[in-house]
Amino acid sequence: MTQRPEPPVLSVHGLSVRFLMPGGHHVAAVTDAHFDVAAGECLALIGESGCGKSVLASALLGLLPANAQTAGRAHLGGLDLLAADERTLARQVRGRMIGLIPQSPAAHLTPVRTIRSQLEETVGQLTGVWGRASVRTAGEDAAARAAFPAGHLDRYPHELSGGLAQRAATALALVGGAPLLLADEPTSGLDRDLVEHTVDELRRHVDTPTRTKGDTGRALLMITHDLTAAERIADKVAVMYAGRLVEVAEADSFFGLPGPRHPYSRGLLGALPERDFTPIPGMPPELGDLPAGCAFATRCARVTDACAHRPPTTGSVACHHPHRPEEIRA
Ligand SMILES: Nc1ncnc2c1ncn2[C@@H]1O[C@H](COP(=O)(O)OP(=O)(O)OP(=O)(O)O)[C@@H](O)[C@H]1O
Ligand code: NI
Repeated sequence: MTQRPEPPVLSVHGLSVRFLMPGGHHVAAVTDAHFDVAAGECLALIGESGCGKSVLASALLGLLPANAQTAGRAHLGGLDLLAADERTLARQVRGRMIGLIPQSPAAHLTPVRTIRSQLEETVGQLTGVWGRASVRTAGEDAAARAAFPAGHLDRYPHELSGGLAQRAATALALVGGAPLLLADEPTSGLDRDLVEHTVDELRRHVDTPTRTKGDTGRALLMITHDLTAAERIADKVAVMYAGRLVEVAEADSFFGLPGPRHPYSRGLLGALPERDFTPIPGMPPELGDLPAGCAFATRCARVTDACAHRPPTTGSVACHHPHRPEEIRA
């Protein structure tokens, strides 16, 4: 008997986001993104600052500002997140179907409430746990998983360092056991050992089966600048450049051999201190003024005439002349 493959937890098809600006201009923040995240899988989304990673995350959560327009589909548990109305997103999606670790956690914590009270409220809203003592314990357990010190639970957000606010936000995101965890820079501001603790805890979340019967399992979409953290936990890597996913690859072959195939991805890895320590020359283009052809062409050592045309983003590498595995091995 052949087994039917499990559907992915998250399936993104042709997702585009643009911001309408005064004077009829627009900023193409995300263009035609295609990717899946399967149950038990962690996808790391990487790319230079300003390339559209957080905008993609906001689109999935329905948290884009009013001047944004979206196109495409993003399926999660039978729901198209891009077509869902605000009521559905607020009641069913945010917190329950998607646990968010936001990029600026301090801004997402409620300023007038202690971390304990925010955790306990979330336990009450998102889990079946009830009764004062049990809720208190569940809140403390969530804090411990995110390495948030118990002695700081009765503090207010403004009394926390950036790293502690980060851990509080992680604890809050873990409480509901959501099928998709969306973590936007979950390790920024943390020391290396806490980085490892945090990503290992995120990994554990993904590896733990969901409680609900018939559920598809859990997945993690982690946006990060920390390629060492990505290498530690990711199964797949998606590389974004100027609003486009230019490469989606298995993490093993991306970080190991044969290595990335897109020249930009190779540049990102090559810029690491522990690798070549060679920065990619030049700057990414403005998303409000993208060239007609490949947006990386002006920075690319392999540029040819073909690059005057934009390579399609539907395959695994959006490049006219990607590195071939046999060429890399040689
Ligand atoms: N409301 C908005 N109106 C116009 N442009 C916007 C708006 N919000 C974001 N942008 C633009 O979208 C682009 C992508 O921003 P985004 O925050 O997604 O980048 P990022 O990849 O997450 O960067 P970082 O790694 O620094 O967090 C930026 O160029 C930004 O200026
Ligand atoms: Ni961001």
